[in-house]
Amino acid sequence: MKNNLLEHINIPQDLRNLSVDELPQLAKELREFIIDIVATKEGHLGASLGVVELTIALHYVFDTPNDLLVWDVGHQAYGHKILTGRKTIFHTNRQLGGISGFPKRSESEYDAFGVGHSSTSISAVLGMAIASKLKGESNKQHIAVIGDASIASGMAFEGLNHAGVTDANILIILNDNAMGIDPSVGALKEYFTNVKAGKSVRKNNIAEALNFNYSGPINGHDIHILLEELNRLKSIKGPKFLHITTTKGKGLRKAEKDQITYHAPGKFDKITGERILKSDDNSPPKYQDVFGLTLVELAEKNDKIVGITPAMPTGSSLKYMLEKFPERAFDVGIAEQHAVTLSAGLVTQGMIPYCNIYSTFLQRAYDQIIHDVAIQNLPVIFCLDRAGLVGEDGATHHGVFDIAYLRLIPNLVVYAPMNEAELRNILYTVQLGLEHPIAIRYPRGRGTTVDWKTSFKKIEIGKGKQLSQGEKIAVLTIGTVGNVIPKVKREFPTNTIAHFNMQFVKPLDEKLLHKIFKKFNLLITIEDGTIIGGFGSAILEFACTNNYQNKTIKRIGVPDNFIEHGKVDELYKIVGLDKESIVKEIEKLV
Ligand SMILES: Cc1ncc(C[n+]2csc(CCOP(=O)(O)OP(=O)(O)O)c2C)c(N)n1
Ligand SMILES: CC(=O)[C@@H](O)[C@H](O)COP(=O)(O)O
Ligand SMILES: [Mg+2]
Repeated sequence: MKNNLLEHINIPQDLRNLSVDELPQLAKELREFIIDIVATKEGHLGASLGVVELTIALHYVFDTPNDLLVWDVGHQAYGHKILTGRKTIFHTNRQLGGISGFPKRSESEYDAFGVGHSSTSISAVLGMAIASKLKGESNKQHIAVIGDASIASGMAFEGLNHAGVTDANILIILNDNAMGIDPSVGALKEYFTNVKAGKSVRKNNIAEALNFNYSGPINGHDIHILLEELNRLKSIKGPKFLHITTTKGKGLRKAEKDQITYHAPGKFDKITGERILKSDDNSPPKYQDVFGLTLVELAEKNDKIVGITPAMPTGSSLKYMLEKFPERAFDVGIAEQHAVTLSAGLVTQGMIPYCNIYSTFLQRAYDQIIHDVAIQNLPVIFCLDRAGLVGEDGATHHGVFDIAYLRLIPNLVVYAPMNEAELRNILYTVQLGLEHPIAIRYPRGRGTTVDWKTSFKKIEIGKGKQLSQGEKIAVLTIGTVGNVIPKVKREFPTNTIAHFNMQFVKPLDEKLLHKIFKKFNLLITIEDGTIIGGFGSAILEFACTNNYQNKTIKRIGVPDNFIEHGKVDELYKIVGLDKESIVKEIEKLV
């Protein structure tokens, strides 16, 4: 048998020329290729290693790209990218100007659907299958690969529920590794575990109960079994459901053992799997840890406090609360809508829920924020992690819309701390008693203060603060972008810039704003959110309402287009939120 099979494969057609017996060797090479590159370039590792055999089998059996293949979330699609024309550019994965870390329609005809947020694949392939039928394409296959954590989300259930009463020619492949990023949770996870242990009898099979032609569970690392089953299913019409079991991180011992860390491990030694860590002894803490550890501190004294995360206990650092107070902290799985309404329910009974959701994933629970929280004015505390530009995950994950989509909701307070102390203090303040729900937005990664465990101070809701004096131009910032202003100020004569940390997008500190508008003719607003409808827009509306139209107001924020992937610093430059760009804007004005 030849070695270096991967070298000769660029597209699935090349793969289909191999013999079945050569495929395990190809799987070995593909795994090594992924490990080699992710070890230095970083990215999502465990999920892609787990579906190497499945990826090869799917492209071998099905006629991609004519048959349509959708990867749910898409963080497991590295093998797919490598086998579909992107092997030579895979080293650019997630980097500025390089390929996306997720399937993307504009990137390849093999990427049937753009993904990044979970649980969309079933609806998407069902839509494609219905379209194929309407167009008379009776032989087309439509395949969704979805993980055990993603299938537990409401949207996936909605898709299954619809698909089961159609004759759509779809195949749903459940890739069950019993893990999300953290261990999978919930009754459905327990059900799948029982099925795998042979405890569930066929007549109780959920997929069959929903009218799917069910098969499995089968070993998703045995390429021969996979080929046999996929070939069999290919000739069966209607909705089909194949349950496969795999190991997240398969093929790299450390990744198999520590599946949470190796979901996206950063740089590591490609032979040993050992992570290559930068010493962060003297670094400021991550905002996530400030959130997680402060919450524990507060929960020790206030037994009404509860914590909620939809499937991100490690990423959000709610894990500290889960460890310390397991009965008062809830990982509800990938269920953002449920997380919000669960929090609303908790408030009705006097509890104080800190509902921690990544800004981008909260988009999914918009109606729940309005209907279940804001209309009833229930003081849920939304902790919006990953607000602003997140970096390498790119357009699907940047948290740049929350200011705009939240500030128009009546009753909702919107706050953005500028540093760790402000995050700590607002977390402290909100448990003292709140009249309204509040969203607290903070970014991914580290803050600015090494000694962050300051004593708690109450924050006055709706109050901004002046941080520095100046006479010519007022710079109004919201959140952590304000930290660049002292550096910007140094580029101008000392009396030029007055800096205001407005703190609250809603309610605006109108008293302070009147003072600012009366004194300054030139104003700049700066935010790490979309320029459309965000904080700057709120200031324009204030100016208009209060007859300050004769003032010059320049808004700096994320432009009205989707920002791709890259390092946060690189993206800040691109959108004009770095020091140099801000200095240039100010120079144009003064
Ligand atoms: C709506 C949404 N919420 C949360 C996430 C974050 N997230 C990305 S992957 C993942 C776990 C996915 O687990 P699973 O579907 O089982 O796939 P696996 O990684 O095990 O292959 C989560 C929670 C997301 N992408 N989308
Ligand atoms: C694929 C996905 O949605 C997550 O893995 C996401 O990449 C996590 O982002 P953080 O690394 O910011 O937690
Ligand atoms: Mg999983």
